[in-house]
Amino acid sequence: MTPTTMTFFQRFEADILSGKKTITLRDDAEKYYAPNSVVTVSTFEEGREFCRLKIVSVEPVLFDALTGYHAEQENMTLAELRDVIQAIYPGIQQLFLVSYQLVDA
Ligand SMILES: CC(=O)Nc1ccn([C@@H]2O[C@H](CO)[C@@H](O)[C@H]2O)c(=O)n1
Repeated sequence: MTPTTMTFFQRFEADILSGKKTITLRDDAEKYYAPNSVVTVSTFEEGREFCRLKIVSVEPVLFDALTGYHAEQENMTLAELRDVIQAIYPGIQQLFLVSYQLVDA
């Protein structure tokens, strides 16, 4: 089954809603999002729904291949992005880049 929900850490909510953060990098547990599907998004901490996102694409990318362009789409520097990913997924190499668009309410 294609997943219909996604969680984000609460601290990223404002960047998602303002359109400053347009991708997320996940591990292989979350590679099954289907392009053109719409997912309901909630905070990881409290499960509070805060938007819907349309999945644009899901592409494999290696941690070592991350660039400043990926970081820009996360509204971070590349060093910040690498630190965030290592904190969430220690030692990870294979990531999946999920790009999305905010769906109007
Ligand atoms: C809550 C949960 O289940 N998992 C994740 C996993 C990742 N992320 C964010 O995606 C980008 C790259 O990993 C960064 O912006 C991360 O902070 C997130 O918010 N929540």
